Amino acid sequence: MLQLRNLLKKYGNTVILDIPDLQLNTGIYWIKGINGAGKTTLFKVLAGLLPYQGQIFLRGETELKQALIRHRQLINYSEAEPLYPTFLTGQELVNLVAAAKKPSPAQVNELTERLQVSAFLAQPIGSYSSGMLKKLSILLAFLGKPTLIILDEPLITLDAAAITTVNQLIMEYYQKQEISFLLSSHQNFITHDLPVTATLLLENKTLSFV
Ligand SMILES: Nc1ncnc2c1ncn2[C@@H]1O[C@H](COP(=O)(O)OP(=O)(O)OP(=O)(O)O)[C@@H](O)[C@H]1O
Repeated sequence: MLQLRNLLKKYGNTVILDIPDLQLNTGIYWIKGINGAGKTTLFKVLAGLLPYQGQIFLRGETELKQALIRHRQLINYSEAEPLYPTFLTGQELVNLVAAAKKPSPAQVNELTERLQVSAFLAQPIGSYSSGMLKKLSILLAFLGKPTLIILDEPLITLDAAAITTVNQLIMEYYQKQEISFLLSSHQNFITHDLPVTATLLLENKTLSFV
């Protein structure tokens, strides 16, 4: 599903990621790492948001740098603490992302209903609580038919019902559509609710199976 070869990411002269070779089959992966280990940097690189050296292949297809637009359709990413334009309504943002990710109207309706966001989609995002913002960000990450969904700290600020819904959505999308997930969480309980395929540790700039 995903292959990294000689992946090198630096900020200035400081090396943050140095991953010689890593291959992930379809699955749900929990990425662990202490604060500052480089998880966000890795996710942004994979999502096509940061430049890097080396090669990233998705489904054995063209390398990410050679097909940025296609890869952005195949990798969806929800940031740990998303920042969106405050003047847009949630609905306007959903429409904007939907134009790129091309979900069916039925998928948008189902996600809206299950994540219980319809009550506030008409409000400007600047008025959202952190939990409302998180739900919107998770909804956007499920839109379309990606190969890989990256959810950075998907459970923070969510209430118990929303956590259950997110866990169910992850399992359904994986089991029914074979969509893979990279999840980052400092919370241990995720392993009790989700059949995590494997855990990877980001440490000393590299990513290894635990
Ligand atoms: N734009 C940037 N410029 C320079 N250094 C950066 C930049 N962004 C992150 N870093 C550095 O890169 C390293 C990895 O940061 P990153 O945010 O990827 O870690 P993380 O694993 O996501 O941490 P956390 O668990 O705290 O969210 C840190 O040392 C950080 O200071």
